[in-house]
Amino acid sequence: MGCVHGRPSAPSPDHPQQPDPPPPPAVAAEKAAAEEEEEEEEEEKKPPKPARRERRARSSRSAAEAARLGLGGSFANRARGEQVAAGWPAWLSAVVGEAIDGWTPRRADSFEKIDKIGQGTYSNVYKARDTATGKIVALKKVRFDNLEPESVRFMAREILILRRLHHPNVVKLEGLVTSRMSCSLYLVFEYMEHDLAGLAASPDISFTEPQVKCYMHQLLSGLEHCHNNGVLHRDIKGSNLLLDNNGMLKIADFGLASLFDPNKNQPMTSRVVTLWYRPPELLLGSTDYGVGVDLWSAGCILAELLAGRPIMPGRTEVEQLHKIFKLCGSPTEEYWKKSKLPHATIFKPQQPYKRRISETYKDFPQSALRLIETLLAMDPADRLTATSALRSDFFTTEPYACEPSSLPAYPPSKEMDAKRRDEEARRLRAAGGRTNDGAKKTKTRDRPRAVPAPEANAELQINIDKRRLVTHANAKSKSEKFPPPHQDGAVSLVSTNHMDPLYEPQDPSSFSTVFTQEKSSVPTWSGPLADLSAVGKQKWKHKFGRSSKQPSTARAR
Ligand SMILES: Nc1ncnc2c1ncn2[C@@H]1O[C@H](COP(=O)(O)OP(=O)(O)OP(=O)(O)O)[C@@H](O)[C@H]1O
Repeated sequence: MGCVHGRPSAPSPDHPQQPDPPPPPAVAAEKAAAEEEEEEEEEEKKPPKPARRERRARSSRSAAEAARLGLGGSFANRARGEQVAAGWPAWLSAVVGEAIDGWTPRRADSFEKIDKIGQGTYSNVYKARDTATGKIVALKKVRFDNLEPESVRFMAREILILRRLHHPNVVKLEGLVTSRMSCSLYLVFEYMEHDLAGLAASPDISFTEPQVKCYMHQLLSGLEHCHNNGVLHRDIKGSNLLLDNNGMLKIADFGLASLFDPNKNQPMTSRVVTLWYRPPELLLGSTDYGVGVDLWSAGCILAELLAGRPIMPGRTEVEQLHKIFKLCGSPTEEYWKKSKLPHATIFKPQQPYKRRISETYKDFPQSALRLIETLLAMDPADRLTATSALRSDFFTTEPYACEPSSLPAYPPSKEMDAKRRDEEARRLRAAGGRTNDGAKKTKTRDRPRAVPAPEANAELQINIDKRRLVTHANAKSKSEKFPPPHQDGAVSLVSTNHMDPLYEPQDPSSFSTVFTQEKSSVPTWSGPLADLSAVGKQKWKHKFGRSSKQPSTARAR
């Protein structure tokens, strides 16, 4: 390994995906991450030792191998030499020269870290000050193994994709921080104060219809730009929709994004998109999909903003599909036949499910319901595109979307802030509900977290081999690691979706697969355990006039 340790791993073909192990206590995880971070920083400051020299030698061997394999693309040796002279590390230039073409690296000491503001599976994100300009930025330190060309290429895909996008509703990559001797890389972004998941989870915030329209218009405009530029985001969810204090929404985290060409049939992995926002075709194993996957997620977000809570919070892939069928109905016979989805025989219910969106959300504004109906179409061919969604009567009829600048300036509400609140609440409960000053705490709330996309680079033999060595204990269900663009689903694992024998859907008989009739506590969860119905009750606020009850999906366990 290079500079990075403890990469997330995935199920092996021998051991198809198991339920995620329960997470370690969040506080311990944070502490471990902080320690890891400190170690990494200390490591970066050290002069090269013999062991480090050996690692660098291996790095150049890797680079040579990468070049041999064509991973460096058409990037000429001379251009690489120039990049190294400009301060880029050789391992980066050798493998992904195109991603850094025309740029000069910024030095780490030209930024002053202020605070850690986010932690993803592949990154730690810091608020920092550019010491030259005083500007506040976000520094995303991406985790990858600089000795593995594949890993570098996977990381660089995010950079290449971000560099081709220029839109007010897509986060802007402002630069990269590294140095010739460094084995790490920071992405520099404009700083965004909030994310939509944090705001939506805040007990004190509920959105009006013009505000929901304003956020959705920005989300769909950003998506339209991505899709028109051949980019599928593949992880649209609230925590990846960043907001600044001027009400601007920007799509962020292109770590799972992929380039696509609608006119070419390029198989892609189905193991993308965070579970709650994952469309049925991916759960059914499709490798031939398109912009519809992002539009499904956008539909989930729209319904979530109006409902005040996630609409289909599944804990496993089986449960997710079951929730989808219960709300959106099961696919038509024609779709099952036409789509030839790999997992159709396993997941096809014996009895068709009726579509219940308009019944469940009868209190939503009619134009919103119509848009949700088309975004949550079971057949992706029936889903609206971002462009057509922007023309829907949701946006063209009153009340119109408000101006972003008229949105309230919210207090800090990052998903990370919400997590901290949850941890504090748990700590208080453990301490008998008393605050530090001994006062009784009156209002606390845990919120469930979406299960991120599963490990999805299963298709790469090198990773399959490696995974055989990984114990389940450190297996963390997370998105793909480093599939090559356009081929990321070329070879799929034997079982990408899995039947969770511990989970009993409400009406298991309706699935053609036999479920073990054994009740269990929550077997698969990426975040704190929470009583979803309790969360729903607290958050559920009636915002559109008539009285309402919780949507039935909240009760689906
Ligand atoms: N430009 C930014 N400004 C402010 N905060 C940011 C910015 N970019 C990212 N963050 C924060 O850091 C978090 C993690 O960032 P990001 O989602 O890009 O990383 P990741 O490792 O891909 O995460 P994940 O595991 O969720 O996919 C975000 O949810 C957000 O709260």
